[in-house]
Amino acid sequence: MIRPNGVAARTLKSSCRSLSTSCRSALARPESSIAAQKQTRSLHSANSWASAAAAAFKRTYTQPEPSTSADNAPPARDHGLPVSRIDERKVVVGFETGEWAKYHHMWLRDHCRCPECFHPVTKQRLLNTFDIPPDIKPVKVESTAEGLEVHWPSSVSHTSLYPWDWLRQHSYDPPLQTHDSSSDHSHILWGSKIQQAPPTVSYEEVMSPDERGLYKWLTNVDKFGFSFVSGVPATTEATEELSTRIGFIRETHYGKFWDFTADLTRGDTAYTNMALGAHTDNTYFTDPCGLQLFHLLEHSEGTGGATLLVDGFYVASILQELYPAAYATLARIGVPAHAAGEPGTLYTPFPTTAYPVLREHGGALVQVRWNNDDRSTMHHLSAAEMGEWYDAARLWHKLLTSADSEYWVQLAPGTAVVVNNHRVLHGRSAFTGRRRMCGAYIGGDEYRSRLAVLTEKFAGQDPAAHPAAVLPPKERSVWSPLL
Ligand SMILES: C[N+](C)(C)CCCC[C@H](N)C(=O)O
Ligand SMILES: O=C(O)CCC(=O)C(=O)O
Repeated sequence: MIRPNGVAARTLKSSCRSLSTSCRSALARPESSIAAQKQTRSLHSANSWASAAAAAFKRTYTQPEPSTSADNAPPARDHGLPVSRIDERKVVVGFETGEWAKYHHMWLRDHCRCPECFHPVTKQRLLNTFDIPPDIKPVKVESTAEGLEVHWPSSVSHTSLYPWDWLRQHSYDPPLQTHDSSSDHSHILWGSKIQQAPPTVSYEEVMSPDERGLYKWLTNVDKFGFSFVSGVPATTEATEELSTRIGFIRETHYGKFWDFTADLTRGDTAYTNMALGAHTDNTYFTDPCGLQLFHLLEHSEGTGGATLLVDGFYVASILQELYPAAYATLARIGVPAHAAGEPGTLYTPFPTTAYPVLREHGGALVQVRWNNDDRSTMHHLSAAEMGEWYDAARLWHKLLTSADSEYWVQLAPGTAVVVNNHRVLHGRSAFTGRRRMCGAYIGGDEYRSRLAVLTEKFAGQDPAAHPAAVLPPKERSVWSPLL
């Protein structure tokens, strides 16, 4: 579930209630669109992934402010540090905030990150977890300014030190803060009104050696699910270089960097002049590509060929508000897909029916997977589920194709667009004349890795700031919040 925070949720609920009336009437009267209910909702979930990581990086280097309110003042202590004690199977820590958390002795020993237990360069565990006696128990714990110092028994004589912030961040009994990036991304959901101010960075910014522009570009993608890049030289070379700025290109049966037109050189309708409805690519792959970059290099002697972008997370949030049962159906029932347009390839995901249109993780929507043209035969459902799925898909399609959801933009040479293929759907209108499009796929892991490294570098900085000098790379700590 997209979990908007308080106010935003009420805004969304009230607007969805008004929307639901008009939506229901619109659904009842298909001729009317819900454009009249055009609204752009901007939902700031509690923490953006980037700013959460940035905040975590900041905290790693500073102690959290002790709480001041009298009623939950931390237990009296003479040195202003968290308190700690050894219980039968766990160490108990009382933080300055007044919060308490417990850590299994086994867990603490397993997570020692001294150079003997955890390689300081490769950040890999050196300790053999299963050499740790299952009943291991510290002989002493000490609260120090650097963190919790744990002295293990002479039989395994070893001393470990755990920074307080790291302990708090990785607390699990109870969890004192969420840290699952898949559920605390900052998603600014958008509808057709995004056309008023679409996220854009300049090619010059993105290519700048200080990487601030690259960070801004990828932070846009993290928040909006897409971003334009303006001022791109209208060449395949410049577009390929722009693509690899994010990470290496993901090669597929369509090749590496693509430069395509309506000549059916590949067995796919993208290589025709037909209209393509809003879809995500690669539903026939077990792991669809993460990003997709497009740059229109030419369109002459013809019309049409406009680009369609739809925020699948925005549409899913409305579906969930208005038709929770349909949302649940699309989040539960897997959909088979294939790419079989060429004699030499026949792609289907594995397992073939394992991937639903809406994939949740930890109660949060993490992926939209929708390409109705590439969907294979629905043969795996009961009769009741078959009707249920089609009813749900019809509601999904209705919201997906509403004027409120669709953002149409006419690309032109010089402006590239990158979309998060796990969230934003794309399509195009039919066209005539000669139209040449180039671009590339980038793996989702490559995109997230690049963003994570840039977040380490610029944590808490304003990417728009113009530094006097390029920031030196920060030494990655073994206590990095992302390890
Ligand atoms: C992007 N490129 C033109 C190379 C190929 C497009 C493939 C489109 C395919 N039907 C899918 O949805 O994945
Ligand atoms: O030609 C376009 O504008 C988009 C084609 C498309 O949807 C794709 O390549 O996935």
